Amino acid sequence: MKTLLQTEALIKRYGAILVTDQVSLDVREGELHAIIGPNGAGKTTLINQLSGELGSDSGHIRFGDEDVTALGINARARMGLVRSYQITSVFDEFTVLENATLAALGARTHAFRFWRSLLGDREALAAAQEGIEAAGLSARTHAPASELGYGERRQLELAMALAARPKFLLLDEPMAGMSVQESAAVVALLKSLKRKYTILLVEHDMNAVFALADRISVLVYGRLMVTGTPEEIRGNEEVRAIYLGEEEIA
Ligand SMILES: Nc1ncnc2c1ncn2[C@@H]1O[C@H](COP(=O)(O)OP(=O)(O)OP(=O)(O)O)[C@@H](O)[C@H]1O
Repeated sequence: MKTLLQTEALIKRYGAILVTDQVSLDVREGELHAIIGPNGAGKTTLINQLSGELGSDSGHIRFGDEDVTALGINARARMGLVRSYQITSVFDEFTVLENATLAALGARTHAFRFWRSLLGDREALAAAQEGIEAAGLSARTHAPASELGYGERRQLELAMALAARPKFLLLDEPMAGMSVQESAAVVALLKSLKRKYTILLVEHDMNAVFALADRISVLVYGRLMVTGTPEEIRGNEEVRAIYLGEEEIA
């Protein structure tokens, strides 16, 4: 499988602390790659560096054939490297469809064209409807965002990311704060998205990670300790030692 995203010796410092420390990661086209690690390991920071929300102090990020290290969040999103809920925040008074359409427009253009009817852009509307369907939210298409429950709101964020027609989805703890039933629904949803998109998933729910991931990378104190299949990670003594007393490894 071809590598779609690659980092080389990526570093982010806060003062004297190296939050990501020489991270060299490759994510293959079509895989679901999970990043796990103890609290404070630098997982969210790495996601922010990849999305372009956060600059890097050194190192490189390649996406496809391009070096995107110097590009900002919008430029990367237009290339198809999209973080869930990065395109635009959810507008409560807008419906699910309107929010997703805005996200689709935002992915294509530099500024929203409010003077045109929001739902009059056929291509954006179609992308929004696809995103809503893929995120399992079709039944709520015309509901105002303010009426959505917590889990549904997270689904809307995913629908908005999908409406941008990404190649690569960055998902930071999509199951955080969800009930057991809601988490199970997201696992099923992510299974349905596998292969259609390349996905990098940061998640603390080890059952979800081991059920979903093709490969898992373990980040500890900002360093990439090991990358392997779920079986390899489960059998890795160092990883087991780190997780002792933390989340159970499924
Ligand atoms: N803006 C900031 N300024 C200073 N330190 C920061 C900043 N953001 C994050 N950190 C520190 O960087 C480290 C890594 O944080 P990060 O949120 O990336 O970890 P994480 O692995 O995602 O943690 P968690 O699993 O708890 O979400 C932590 O020690 C955190 O306190």
